[in-house]
Amino acid sequence: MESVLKAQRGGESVLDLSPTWTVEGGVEDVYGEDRATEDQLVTPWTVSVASGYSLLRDPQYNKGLAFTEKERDAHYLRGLLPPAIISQELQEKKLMHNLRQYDLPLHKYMAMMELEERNQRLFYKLLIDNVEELLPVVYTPTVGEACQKYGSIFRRPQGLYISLKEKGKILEVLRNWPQRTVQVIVVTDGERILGLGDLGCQGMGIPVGKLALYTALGGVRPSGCLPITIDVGTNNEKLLNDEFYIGLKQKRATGKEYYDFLHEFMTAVKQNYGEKVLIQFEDFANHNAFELLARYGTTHLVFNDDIQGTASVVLAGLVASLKLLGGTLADHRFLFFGAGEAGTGIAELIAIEMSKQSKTPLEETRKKIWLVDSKGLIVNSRKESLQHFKKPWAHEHEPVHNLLDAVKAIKPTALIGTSGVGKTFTKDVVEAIASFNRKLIPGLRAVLFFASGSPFDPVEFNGKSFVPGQANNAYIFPGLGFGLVISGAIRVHDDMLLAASEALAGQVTDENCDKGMIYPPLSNIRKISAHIAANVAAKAYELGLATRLPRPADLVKYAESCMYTPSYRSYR
Ligand SMILES: O=C([O-])CC(=O)C(=O)O
Ligand SMILES: [Mg+2]
Repeated sequence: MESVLKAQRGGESVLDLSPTWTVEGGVEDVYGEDRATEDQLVTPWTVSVASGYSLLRDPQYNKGLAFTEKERDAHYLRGLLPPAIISQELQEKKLMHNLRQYDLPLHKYMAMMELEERNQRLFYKLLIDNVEELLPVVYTPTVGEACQKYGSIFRRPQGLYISLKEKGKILEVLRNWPQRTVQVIVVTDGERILGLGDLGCQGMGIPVGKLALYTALGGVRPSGCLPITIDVGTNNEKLLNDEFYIGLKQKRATGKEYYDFLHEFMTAVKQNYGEKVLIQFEDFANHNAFELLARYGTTHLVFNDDIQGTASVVLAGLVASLKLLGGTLADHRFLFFGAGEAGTGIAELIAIEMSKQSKTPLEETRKKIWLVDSKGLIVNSRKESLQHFKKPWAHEHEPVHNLLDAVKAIKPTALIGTSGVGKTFTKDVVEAIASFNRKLIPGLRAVLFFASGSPFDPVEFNGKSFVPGQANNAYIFPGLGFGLVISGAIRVHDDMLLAASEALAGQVTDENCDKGMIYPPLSNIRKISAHIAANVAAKAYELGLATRLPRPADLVKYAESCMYTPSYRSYR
């Protein structure tokens, strides 16, 4: 049995089944085979050894030309491969060379997805070793274009599609997924994909991309990752009229129908995978994103990347910039352009951190933070008509209708853009900020920190090159999620988001700061993620929310030792 499992699951499973192995929770009877009752359905799983042609077609175990002579004999591969044997390093070199031949990012994306479907370890090897080059390909911004064209480029399903057709049967659908021990689910309903709006079922590219990062950047094993798209319809007319659209051709379900369906999903996930599976909500529309987080935050291990992940990464950038500027968060006044998930999420986390640091009530620290939405500055006189997540940010001020006037009125020391609307940080806006910041803080060094959500090309100024940081939640969610997984956390607490920010800011060196960088280079992301994971896990233990006991003494070392590595395993 042992050898069968080892052969079948790439050499990792013997450990998976050992009660002393802690990352996956040991010998849990996840599928209820041993405690089945009449109302507990079971799935008749079988275990078999992949060999020969089927081994080459199995992305989890295929190594292509890297199979050794011995493996070719033992696994019936003779003749199915040309005679050359090449190393994984050489395969990587060849593929990177091929990839660089494509001019269009979308073609690179497609080539990478094909690789993932052909040879998963090689895919992750490429991604990990070339993270700065390939992140914009498999993730922001190219993944957005891929979602828009998902109907045309769709080859093989890469995650679970749960549509209204599956209503009443979601638990059974979950059991169709081939992996039994899932640790992280990223789920979207496709209503607000990046800044691209409602892409319906084609939003699947996002959970797939985010989970690829969970593995490459955070170290969660691919088999522990489950991308899910909930299809409740789409209001995107273009997609509804597109013959290649892959989703339900109907308008979005809303209200009770929507929330009942999501409740069935959330219940089924907990029933099937237990309390320790992390559910990351991704790219839901504002109204549902806040509501789902509020509904399930106390009963499930849930995290909203767009609200909380973005908040944590931006706070880390601010904390890092204070290293160079000196002073504390409370010395600053913040102005946001955009008051959606990112804007209000970041604002709240800053207010929480300020409140902790200065021992001031949250209601007071919120007053240092102002938000502008499409109707202008959020002020008290607008309170009645504001969506509830904006209400805490309505402060006493006369109405102000645009960003430039808001900048002049509020005189912020930090300006944070969290809106999909482009070209808003105009010369006038920047000059206004620069002028009064010089006046307000005498002796302030002429420092401007700038970071953008998507990759931004270096800027030449006075003969010096400035490299904008990427304030993207990709810095945070893989490490944060990994920390939750390795500690067996059962809830996400705001303090864990702060712990993640603190760890990320802690990875910014003086040398980075001197170059105007408020985020560490992405090339170090696995080390960064290990530190984030360790800090988050430490907080989980401290709060009594961790279930993997006893607590490992050195959490950074522990996190590093648990990380997935993509090098090939030897097959017996
Ligand atoms: O995916 C990204 O780059 C950031 C993100 O979560 C979003 O924009 O929704
Ligand atoms: Mg998102």
